Amino acid sequence: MRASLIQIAVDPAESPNSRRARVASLVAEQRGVADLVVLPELWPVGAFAYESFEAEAEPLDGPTHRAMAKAAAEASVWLHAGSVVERAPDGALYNTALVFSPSGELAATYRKMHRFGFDAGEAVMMAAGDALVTVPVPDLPLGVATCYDLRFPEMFRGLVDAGALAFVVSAGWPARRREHWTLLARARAVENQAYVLACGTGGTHAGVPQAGHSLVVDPWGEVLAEAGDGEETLTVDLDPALVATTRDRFPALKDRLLGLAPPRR
Ligand SMILES: NC(=O)CCC(=O)C(=O)O
Repeated sequence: MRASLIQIAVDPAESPNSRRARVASLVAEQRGVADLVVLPELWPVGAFAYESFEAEAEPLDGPTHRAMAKAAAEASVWLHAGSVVERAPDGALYNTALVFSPSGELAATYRKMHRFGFDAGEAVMMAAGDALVTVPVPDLPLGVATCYDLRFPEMFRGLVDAGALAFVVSAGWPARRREHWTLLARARAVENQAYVLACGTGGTHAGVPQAGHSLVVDPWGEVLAEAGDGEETLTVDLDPALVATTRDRFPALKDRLLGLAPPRR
């Protein structure tokens, strides 16, 4: 199984429509290269561009869905298309991740549970999701998480209990907390003995320099690849059997005292 993480630089001078077209081409280029492609959080608008959230909100079947469904089918890949500002039928906004199958069907959606910003921004503008989501990618079931979720280990343990062998974390993480990003990605991999595919944004938008440094971590905590600050694609080979091997050889998950659902091996 080969995965590509496309770290998008969100340039405010580029319109969301132009960016959708450009990102669709980048995804389509992955045909024959990757089996799974991952994009960052809120790349059409920018995770910190709060003032644009209302104007750029879209229904689930909106322009990002249409462009990414087509791109997934053209590339014949599983596509975690990052997230969009979803306008729900009741008018509420959600930070919603979209995952497409290689035929371009919407395979899963995940509404971000932990909203960032404390008493401002996303935390007050958006409603919270209330359900963990896994995607039955053959051989490598994925647990889906978005950005700030990375700080909440109990969520990842829940995804392990639901069968995840890899976590896909799409993010718009700021540069000033870059060390937290890489440290937490490795921690989630080590404590759950699972792959972590963490795809962030590069560049600067809304005055917030982005961390970049998307990374792929294996179930032992080794960083297999890490991007720089700008736009970049990381392509990494993953071995789903390594999750079972790691869990068998160092069976720490068996020694859990709280939350006793047995992990999948
Ligand atoms: N978009 C986000 O969720 C940002 C999270 C963040 O900046 C942090 O956890 O630190």
